[in-house]
Amino acid sequence: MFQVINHSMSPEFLDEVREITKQFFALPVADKKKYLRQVNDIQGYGNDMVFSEQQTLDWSDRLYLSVYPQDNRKLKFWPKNPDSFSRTLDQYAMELQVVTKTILKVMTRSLDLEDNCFSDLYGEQGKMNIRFNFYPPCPRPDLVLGLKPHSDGTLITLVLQDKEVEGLQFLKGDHWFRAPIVPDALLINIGDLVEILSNGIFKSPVHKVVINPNKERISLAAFCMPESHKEIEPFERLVDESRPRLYKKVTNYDGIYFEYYQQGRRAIEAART
Ligand SMILES: O=C(O)CCC(=O)C(=O)O
Ligand SMILES: [Fe+2]
Repeated sequence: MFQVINHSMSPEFLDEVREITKQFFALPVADKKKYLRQVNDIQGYGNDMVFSEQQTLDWSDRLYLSVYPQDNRKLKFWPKNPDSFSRTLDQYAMELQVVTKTILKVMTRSLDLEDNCFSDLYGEQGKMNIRFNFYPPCPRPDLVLGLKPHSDGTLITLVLQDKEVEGLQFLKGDHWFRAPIVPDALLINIGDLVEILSNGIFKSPVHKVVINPNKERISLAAFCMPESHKEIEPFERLVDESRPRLYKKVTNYDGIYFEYYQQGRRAIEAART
């Protein structure tokens, strides 16, 4: 996990992105329900997906929208209110796409691989889905979690945090550490796919979101993934006798990811050799 500043987005623009998010979630329930997610879709407004009676539900509301490739956009789920929503989201997605490509390039370089190793995987048809998260306050924060512990099933995830209210925490060893708020930064989370590709050199951290007793919190998470059919496995150059291969080849990772997620398990365990 690291935070990126000096990206091309101004503080004012990031505030605008946070503002449309707050305005959407502040709408009356009946208005938000116009964008309700259908049972077999991931796009739309709603809560945690329910897979089983046993599952612990996350204390959050969310709006999940695909932004890339453009063909994946389902505009019927893009809020009409506030009226700047679509314009701002379109701009934000464009800016994030540039940041994503830069970060993937820098990461491959730091592994001494060819520049385009990760970016070829993400490529022109790479998927970016944005989840707008809204965490209402809860008088008994000890009893709930905004998001249960998980790692992301992505290459990387770009998170815009709330400017005032903390909540995101990362697990290192046995301890949870708070992610500090850096108002104008994007927080970059390494996902499971980069852990697999880098043969474990980059780690995909487990994180969760805790709830504030008095204040609501928002965040936006942009999940960057290759097309589902692409084969993901450790780069040959990162496998040798001193560093044995840790992961099998996976395809269609987002499919198995959600199944594991709902059971509170990590999908990456299924990919271990
Ligand atoms: O709310 C946050 O800060 C993090 C969100 C997150 O981890 C996710 O949506 O996967
Ligand atoms: Fe996450």
